[in-house]
Amino acid sequence: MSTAGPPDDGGRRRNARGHERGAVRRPEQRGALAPSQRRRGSDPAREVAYEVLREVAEADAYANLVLPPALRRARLKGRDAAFATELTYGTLRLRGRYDAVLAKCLTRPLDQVDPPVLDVLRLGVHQVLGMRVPAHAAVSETVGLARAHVGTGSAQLVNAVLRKVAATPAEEWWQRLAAEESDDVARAALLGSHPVWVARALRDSLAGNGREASELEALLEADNDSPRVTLVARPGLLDVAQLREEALEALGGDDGALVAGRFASTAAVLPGSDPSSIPAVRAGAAGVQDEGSQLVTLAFASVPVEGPDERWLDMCAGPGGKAALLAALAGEQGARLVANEVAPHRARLVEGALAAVPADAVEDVVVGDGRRFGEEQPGAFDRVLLDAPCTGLGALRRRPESRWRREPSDVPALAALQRELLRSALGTVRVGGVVGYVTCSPHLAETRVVVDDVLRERDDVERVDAAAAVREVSVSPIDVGDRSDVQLWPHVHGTDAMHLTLLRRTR
Ligand SMILES: C[S@@+](CC[C@H](N)C(=O)[O-])C[C@H]1O[C@@H](n2cnc3c(N)ncnc32)[C@H](O)[C@@H]1O
Repeated sequence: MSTAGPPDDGGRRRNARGHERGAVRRPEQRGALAPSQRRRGSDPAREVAYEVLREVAEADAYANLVLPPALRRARLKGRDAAFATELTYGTLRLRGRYDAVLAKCLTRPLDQVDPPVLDVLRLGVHQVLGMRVPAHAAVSETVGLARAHVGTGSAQLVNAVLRKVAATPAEEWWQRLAAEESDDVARAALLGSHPVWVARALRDSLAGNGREASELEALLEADNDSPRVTLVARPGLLDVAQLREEALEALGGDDGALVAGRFASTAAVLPGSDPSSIPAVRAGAAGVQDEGSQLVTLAFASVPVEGPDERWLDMCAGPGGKAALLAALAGEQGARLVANEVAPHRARLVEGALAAVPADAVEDVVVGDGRRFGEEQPGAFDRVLLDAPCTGLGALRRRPESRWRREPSDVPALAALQRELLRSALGTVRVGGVVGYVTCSPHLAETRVVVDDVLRERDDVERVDAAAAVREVSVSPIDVGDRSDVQLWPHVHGTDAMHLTLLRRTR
């Protein structure tokens, strides 16, 4: 496929910030841009989106961590902040889809285009094909961005390529791309903007959990939606009704009118996007937490154990979302929580998350390797939650760039750690006690295969019906299939794709 405009400039030399070195504006270059495109720079919202994309690419930053301070520095609020947010997250999530379009409009392979130029192009394509920005504004503002950051020659390339992209309506682009891909999963991955290996793993997990493989497209689309802000009202500290009153007072009716969660009694959805001005959130009586995380924690804490139920362990607790809910539940039931985390800075976050929980519900926050509990403290706990480190393929909605960072080789490395941690959890729970194995990944190699492998090694563990436990704690009927383990899904439940297996030590 060839380009109608000027040649692309992937080979030009640039300085460390991605600016062209010694770029000289030639008269014919000047003439190629419309007058409105000749000014330098773009608007602050597009500047912020570009800045965040560069940090994500160059410093391996997380967009959800670098965007809020970038918005504050640029003093963007309201609609401008919402525009910058959608532009940033949408461009990152839909990168795969947009790169396929760009590949058809450039003369050289994408990996030979300078990364800053490619980011500008992606931002432009998202405005043209993914947002309702009129094409002329999207092109001229993005060309302004290019002129400010990557030089005049690249701005001409951006101008030519975006005009070519805008000449074909979005739906036609998707039909063209779909027609060229004969493999069903690869086509769904392309249009749904996921790496093919991730799409295959999700399809296998859907099928393995009794769902239709044809749900894959809906699942990938759900991963491309911005998740709603879901809050947790920590039991014993406040309830959802009290949290709603506080939110209404702090944020007003439009932004603060909390809606109760669908399944978890502790969950409430915030219409606005800034929970930090709610006093209960600042004080730690409430927090931001996906409803699926709340549901699996409530289910884990609700299954009966035989004998005393006094000492609970959260083996991989950082940053402390589940630990705070568990400790609140432990406090209500007269139990105490030990929260363990291997990374010291994440253990400090756990301490912060537990700050509002009554002190007698928390025995300790420990920095340590969870793999040592089984040998060092055999049979010491009545309940053990193992929320294992995982690929996070179930939480792609809230980490827009992570699908492009993960590698297939991450899976076996994490699965080996998950097995070791599960063995340790089963060693440190007492006979009659319960282990909850949780991941925010639906990958079968991180969920069912890990549990099956570890259970094959021993005859002192039985499965507890996690689906029944989830149905029991859910405030409305929930479709969790007919297996004893539970797999939640963004496109079905509106939650992250959390997995829960419950196990009991029998002797
Ligand atoms: C999925 S996150 C836990 C999320 C947490 N339960 C929450 O709800 O906020 C997994 C955590 O396990 C920690 N981790 C990784 N390896 C570990 C190990 N060997 N022992 C203990 N924690 C570990 C990671 O640092 C990470 O904080």
